[in-house]
Order: sequence, then C-alpha cells, then structure tokens
Amino acid sequence: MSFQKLGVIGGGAWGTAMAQVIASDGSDVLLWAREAEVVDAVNATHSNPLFLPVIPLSPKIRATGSLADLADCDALVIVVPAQFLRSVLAELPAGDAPLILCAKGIEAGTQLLMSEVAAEVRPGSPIAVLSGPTFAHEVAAGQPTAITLACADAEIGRALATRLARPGFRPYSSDDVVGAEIGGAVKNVLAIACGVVEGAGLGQNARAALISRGFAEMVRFGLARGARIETLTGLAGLGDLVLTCSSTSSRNFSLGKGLGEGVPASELLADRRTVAEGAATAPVLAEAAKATGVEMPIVSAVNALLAGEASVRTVVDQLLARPLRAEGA
Ligand SMILES: NC(=O)C1=CN([C@@H]2O[C@H](COP(=O)(O)OP(=O)(O)OC[C@H]3O[C@@H](n4cnc5c(N)ncnc54)[C@H](O)[C@@H]3O)[C@@H](O)[C@H]2O)C=CC1
Ligand SMILES: O=C(CO)COP(=O)(O)O
Repeated sequence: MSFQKLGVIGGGAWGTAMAQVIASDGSDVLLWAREAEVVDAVNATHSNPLFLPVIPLSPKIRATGSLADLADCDALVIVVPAQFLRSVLAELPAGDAPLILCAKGIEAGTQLLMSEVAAEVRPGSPIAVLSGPTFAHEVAAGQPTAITLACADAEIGRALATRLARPGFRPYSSDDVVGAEIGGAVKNVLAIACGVVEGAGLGQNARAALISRGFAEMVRFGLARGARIETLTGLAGLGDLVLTCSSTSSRNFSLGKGLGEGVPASELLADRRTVAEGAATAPVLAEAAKATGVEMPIVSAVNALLAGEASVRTVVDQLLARPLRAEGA
C-alpha cells in the first residue's frame, strides 16, 4: 500500500498548498482546477494568482481541467468546498482509490458530514479526513505544520499519513473520522463569532470567553455525534479553533469582523471568490444541534447574524443574559 501516484481535486488555496506539499519531495502531482485560468497559470508560470498569490509553486505540479485525467491516481486529495463535494465526486471517473477529504463543513439540506457524503457517492472508496490548523499560505511556503489524518481503516490511514508526511508537514493518525470532521466544521462558525468580537471592539476577554464557551459547544455536539474527546482537544478541534479565532488570515474570522463592524452579511457574502465555510455551515449546524438535542447558543447567534435576523448588540445581550450555570454543564 504505497499510493504512489497522488492527485489533488480543487485548485483553491488549500488544494494548491496540498499539491505543493506533495511535490516538495520531488513527487509528480496532478491538480484538477475548475478555473481554466488557474490551470493555465499553474502550468505556464508555476503560480496560482487567483487563490494563492505570491507563492512560487513547484514545477512538479501539473494542472488539468479534466477530471478524467485523474483516473489512474492511487489516492485522491479532495479539496473542493463542502457544498460542492457531492457534485464533484459524482463526476469523478469510476474507481476505488482512497479519498482524503479536506473540506471543513456540513452539507446543507442533508446535514451530512463530508465522509457521509463521500460514502454515498463513492461507496467503494476508503475515506480519510485531513484536518487541522493549516493556513494554506504558510503550508505552501513550507512552514512547519501538524495535522490530523483520520481514517477508520488504521492501516490505510497510516499508509496515507506516511505518503503525505514531509519534514515540515506532520500528519498525526487517528481512526476518529467524525471527530476530525466535527472539529473543522464547528470551528469555522466559532471563528466568525470571534471575528464579530474583534469587529465590534468587544475586547480580548470576550474573545477568550467565546473560544472557551465555543469549544464547550463543539465538545457537546461532537460527543453527542460519537466523536472522541482526544480528537476534539487535538489538532482538528482545539488546535484549529485557536488558529482561526485569532487571525485575520482566516476568511471566517474576517467575515465575522465585517459583521461586527456593522456590514450586512449579504454584502460581505456577495461576489466572493474565496470560501468562508462557516457561513454555509452555521444554519445546518444550528439545525443539526437542535435535532441532536444539544445547546449551541454561540452557533445560533452566528446563524441569526448571518441571516440578518438580529443585530450584534442583540445577540451579545442575549448571550450575556443566559441563566448562570455550572461551567461543566
Ligand atoms: N485555505 C485554507 O487555509 C484551508 C482551507 N481548508 C478547506 O478547504 C476547502 C477549500 O478551501 P480553499 O482551497 O481555501 O478554497 P478557496 O477559497 O481558495 O477557493 C474557492 C474554491 O472553490 C471552488 N469552487 C467554486 N465554485 C465551485 C463549484 N461550483 N464547484 C466546485 N468547486 C467550486 C473554486 O474552484 C476554488 O477551488 C474548504 O472547505 C476549506 O475550509 C482547509 C484547510 C486550510
Ligand atoms: O481552516 C483553515 C485553517 O486551518 C482556514 O480557515 P479559513 O477558512 O477561515 O480561512
């Protein structure tokens, strides 16, 4: 099980960074991008000005606009945004190569995690999830990064981790696929909340409180859905939460900052080229929490703000007016 030939599906910032990781030991890698201008730029100038500007890319990365070209890959790293996973997987050439899923979100309409969507569309393919604190521009520049690689089949998971590991890119193996996915999906919504705190000038105490109480929501929801605590406290949960709740490099945090400054969500989300997954995940997560019987007040507040149903002042007042409770409750 060596998974020699790797393909990457999705030429956004993170797909391009993953192709760069794979190419960094001299491996050839094929990158599928939806935009012809990305395919052309990667092949002609070894760059992706649309989604990962400034960073020079390895000439070992070859781009294609045709999914059929990935038919003979031994494993595929899938990096399209969560809401497009189903449609892109459905167009892949037939095969049973393992899929390494990188999108951080929950499917709207079905409330399915990415691994559940992939199992429906490609029932013959082993599924792994790669998730953690990994800003694409830092990874593509070769800066040190650790990440969780979760796969229910421990042997396949270890082989994939070995294949992707590089001196500056360190995957930790896990068999808790659900935990890795819930960590990544929930932290995006909480990063929006932390951005709101920043944009509205509510202070650093408030941000730390939101990270802690938001993490409590992630843990409650994760445990109810079968995640393990060590995954939620690990790279894919707490690690990624800390990263994206404290930096404007996070698109989700930046979106929240705009909301906190009083810009309507509709304006912030119009004509975006890059993805802020938390915006699509917030309403689905709020519904899923209700269906699971788990309280997620911060997630509900973000959802109300994004839907334009409440002002920043109102949601903050509502959160602060909740009945006092024991911390572990
Ligand atoms: N950027 C980052 O630092 C990281 C991103 N991720 C995750 O990776 C996933 C992809 O994000 P990025 O690469 O950052 O995206 P991006 O924001 O850089 O680019 C947007 C991507 O969406 C694709 N897209 C737009 N419309 C589409 C459609 N109709 N069908 C299929 N694809 C479409 C574009 O082709 C492009 O690849 C997200 O789930 C994100 O949460 C995970 C780790 C790090
Ligand atoms: O998931 C990420 C880093 O781990 C990227 O976060 P944003 O999608 O908020 O930019």
